[in-house]
Amino acid sequence: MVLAELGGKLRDSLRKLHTSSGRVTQTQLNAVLSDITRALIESDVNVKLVMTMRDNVKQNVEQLIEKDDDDDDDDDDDANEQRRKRRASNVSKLVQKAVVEELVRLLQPQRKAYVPKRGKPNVVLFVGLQGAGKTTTIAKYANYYQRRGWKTAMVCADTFRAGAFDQLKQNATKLRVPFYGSYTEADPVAIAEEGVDQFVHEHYEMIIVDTSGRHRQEAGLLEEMQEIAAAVRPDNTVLVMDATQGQAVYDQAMAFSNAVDVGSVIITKLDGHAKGGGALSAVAATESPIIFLGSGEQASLFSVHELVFGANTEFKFLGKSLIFGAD
Ligand SMILES: Nc1nc2c(ncn2[C@@H]2O[C@H](COP(=O)(O)OP(=O)(O)OP(=O)(O)O)[C@@H](O)[C@H]2O)c(=O)[nH]1
Repeated sequence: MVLAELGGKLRDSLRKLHTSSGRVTQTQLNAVLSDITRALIESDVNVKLVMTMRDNVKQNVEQLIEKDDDDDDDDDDDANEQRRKRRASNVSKLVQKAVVEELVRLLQPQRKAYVPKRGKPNVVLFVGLQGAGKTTTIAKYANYYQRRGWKTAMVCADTFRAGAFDQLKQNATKLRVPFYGSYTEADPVAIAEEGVDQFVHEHYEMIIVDTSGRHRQEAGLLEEMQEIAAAVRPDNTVLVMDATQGQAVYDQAMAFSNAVDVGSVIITKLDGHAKGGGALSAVAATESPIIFLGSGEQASLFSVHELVFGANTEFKFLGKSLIFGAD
């Protein structure tokens, strides 16, 4: 699906390094790197990240290729033909490996996804821009845990958008999940703290806190997130990102990541025209794994692997270990 197209393009590019002679020249490498660069940028992977990747690959393999070229010049002797071919083909594999490794390095989350623990309160704070899909995703997330037998509750600390509490309340009622919020209290920090305290006291295991958004990553929003985080001390802070934001995702993710301790990412709206590269950029910016992908307005969530990598493609391997930090 979403990233499969990008995966296909990357595989096609890498295949060009399998030449009949087995040799990889500087020109071929440049052409392959151009292909990969274009494919990544067209898929909305952050331009700066892509350029870093390209420069690193170049630096890592140039020496390899130059060595191969030198050796080749020396090996005029026909008797060395087989040996030369073997070595050349080895170089082609090493170049491929370098490209893949650089992609992995760039996109691999530094931290493991938070694993909620049974029998204790797990406070999960959702943050993100206005309209990213926090409230919708919270319903899906609550549904996911509730169905698996977790004692789940929701807190609405979004006092910014009129109707946010009603939206959460409606979802919670539909899912039969207890909720906490207020029509009169204007301080989101107070609501978050009181709601979380109440559910902790009542031994809820999964306490999900919704927060407000703004159209942009404004200082006021980020300060509010910091204050809420300080008040509820979340076990996990989930950044919800709208995949249709394309190249803007990286800067948004970076701003949130610098303000609060983002531990995981959920990407929404992958059912639309999003090309998916923004998701990869969010991983790079936050150094955090994507734990779920949202694709639709229904209250059900799919795991990333089921959703993105239905087919058993090479990119599945790439994606699993490099993008989503799966074991
Ligand atoms: N197509 C699609 N729409 C989605 C998805 N997730 C959320 N939406 C829609 O996006 C819009 C905004 O979603 P909300 O959940 O209200 O967003 P929010 O982040 O809570 O917004 P604020 O409370 O204003 O910060 C709604 O119309 C949702 O139905 C998704 O995965 N796919």
